Amino acid sequence: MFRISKEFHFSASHQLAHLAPDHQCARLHGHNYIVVVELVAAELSADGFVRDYHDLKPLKAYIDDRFDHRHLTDVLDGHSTAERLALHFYEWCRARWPETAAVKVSETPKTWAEYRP
Ligand SMILES: Nc1nc2c(c(=O)[nH]1)N=C([C@H](O)[C@H](O)COP(=O)(O)OP(=O)(O)OP(=O)(O)O)CN2
Ligand SMILES: [Zn+2]
Repeated sequence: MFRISKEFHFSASHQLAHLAPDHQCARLHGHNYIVVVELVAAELSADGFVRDYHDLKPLKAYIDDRFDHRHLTDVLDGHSTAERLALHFYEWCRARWPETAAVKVSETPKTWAEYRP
């Protein structure tokens, strides 16, 4: 199998208000998010690609328009956890690019959440 990935960045605020009041993430705070989309294929296109990285530009536009410098609590239905962001971006990508295999999201330099069906 061939496997490619591309990374996207955005900054946003959120608040996990459902957590206990003494949990730090129950307070309004922000992250510099990283989204990594992974695509797989058993065979390459005539161009030698799983998919041209250039084809993924609509995801950058979507992130810039809907997520960058937004309050994620208002953007996502439900809790704006990294896991739920990974699922959201997976479903968005998979609807456009059937080679989508997984999406992972980082909120901090030490944390990653991945959705891979
Ligand atoms: N499984 C998850 N756990 C947590 C999430 C999440 O999305 N999924 N989110 C948060 C917070 O929003 C935020 O990411 C804080 O993470 P945490 O690593 O606890 O915070 P720090 O960077 O301050 O951690 P240090 O260990 O002090 O460096 C919380 N949990
Ligand atoms: Zn957070």
